[in-house]
Amino acid sequence: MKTKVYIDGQSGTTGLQIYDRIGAREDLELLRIAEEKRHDPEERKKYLNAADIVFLCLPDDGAREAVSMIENPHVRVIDASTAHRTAEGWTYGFPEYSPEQRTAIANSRRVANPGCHATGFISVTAPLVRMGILPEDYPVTCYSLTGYSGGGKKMIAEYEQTDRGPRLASPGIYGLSLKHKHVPEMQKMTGLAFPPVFLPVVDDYYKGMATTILLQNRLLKNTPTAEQICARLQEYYQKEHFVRVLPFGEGRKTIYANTLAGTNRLEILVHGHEDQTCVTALFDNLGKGASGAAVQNMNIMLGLDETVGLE
Ligand SMILES: NC(=O)C1=CN([C@@H]2O[C@H](COP(=O)(O)OP(=O)(O)OC[C@H]3O[C@@H](n4cnc5c(N)ncnc54)[C@H](OP(=O)(O)O)[C@@H]3O)[C@@H](O)[C@H]2O)C=CC1
Ligand SMILES: CC(=O)N[C@@H](CCC(=O)OP(=O)(O)O)C(=O)O
Repeated sequence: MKTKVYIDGQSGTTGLQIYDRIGAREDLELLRIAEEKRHDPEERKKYLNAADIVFLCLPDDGAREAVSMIENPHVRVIDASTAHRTAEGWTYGFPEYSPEQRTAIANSRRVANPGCHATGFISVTAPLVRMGILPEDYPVTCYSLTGYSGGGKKMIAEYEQTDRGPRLASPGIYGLSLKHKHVPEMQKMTGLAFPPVFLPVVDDYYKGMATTILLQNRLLKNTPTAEQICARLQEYYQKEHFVRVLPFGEGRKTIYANTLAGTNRLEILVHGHEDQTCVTALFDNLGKGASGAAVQNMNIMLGLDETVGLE
């Protein structure tokens, strides 16, 4: 029997990308709400309770409302929003975090898909803390570059309007309150004692992300070199399909943030020397940062090969 799947928010940026990735799959039956009824709570409730798997591709309030409408105990939910990422009873959907995390996702009825910036941050920082290289009280700082599709339909329209102002052609530093909505999940999943200082930057390209953490090696346990840090991260992710740590000194003079656009892959690049290290996670905000990760989580929840339908 086919698995019934419903995407709440099917016409949004994330919803459409999930549809692109699973629309042609023969093991799934997609339940499609009529376009004109996509905001109708009664109609949505019917679909939300008729599916085996529900993807929530909505703003946070919409996601919370959708969860409250689900009465069928068999429905399993993957929420792409920020609403439940640190909530009790939800499993954080980053399977590469640990084998236990992958098993927890496989058994969960409520999976919170990671935030795009948080995906890059956690992919680098969590292993370093877990391996004892990065002390929990290290004052971590991070900046993260994203394409404008990260802001959803509204931001896409702003960047793609014909009479836009000249400013949008240059990078925009935002999140200047230093309280970006991804900071709580970043801190929780890494176990850092203090929230990281996190600054996102949006620029004039559609999709792709590069999240960078800068480290002073003398403040790390046993003062490793950048090359040693690279080797430890390679070990950590050696069995992973989608996350790969490039060999040290693979020789990039410049990292372009859209390199992995269109894929579900995440590459970690380590640069630096004896005293300082720069670690960058490179991926697609719409791929491993959202829809690709959501489909990967669904595959895991269904007990399938997690790479099905993903590049
Ligand atoms: N874009 C990205 O890179 C990422 C996005 N996310 C998260 O995923 C979620 C979706 O984001 P994104 O796809 O970018 O957003 P969009 O604005 O592109 O799409 C949101 C969709 O939700 C629909 N919607 C809003 N409120 C309701 C409601 N109450 N009932 C039914 N439908 C509703 C909208 O309808 P309508 O079609 O009428 O506008 C729209 O289709 C957000 O929580 C976002 O933060 C997570 C990671 C990355
Ligand atoms: C460019 C831009 O605005 N990007 C969004 C991130 C999108 C995202 O990951 O949102 P969720 O937390 O809902 O997953 C932001 O920084 O708020």
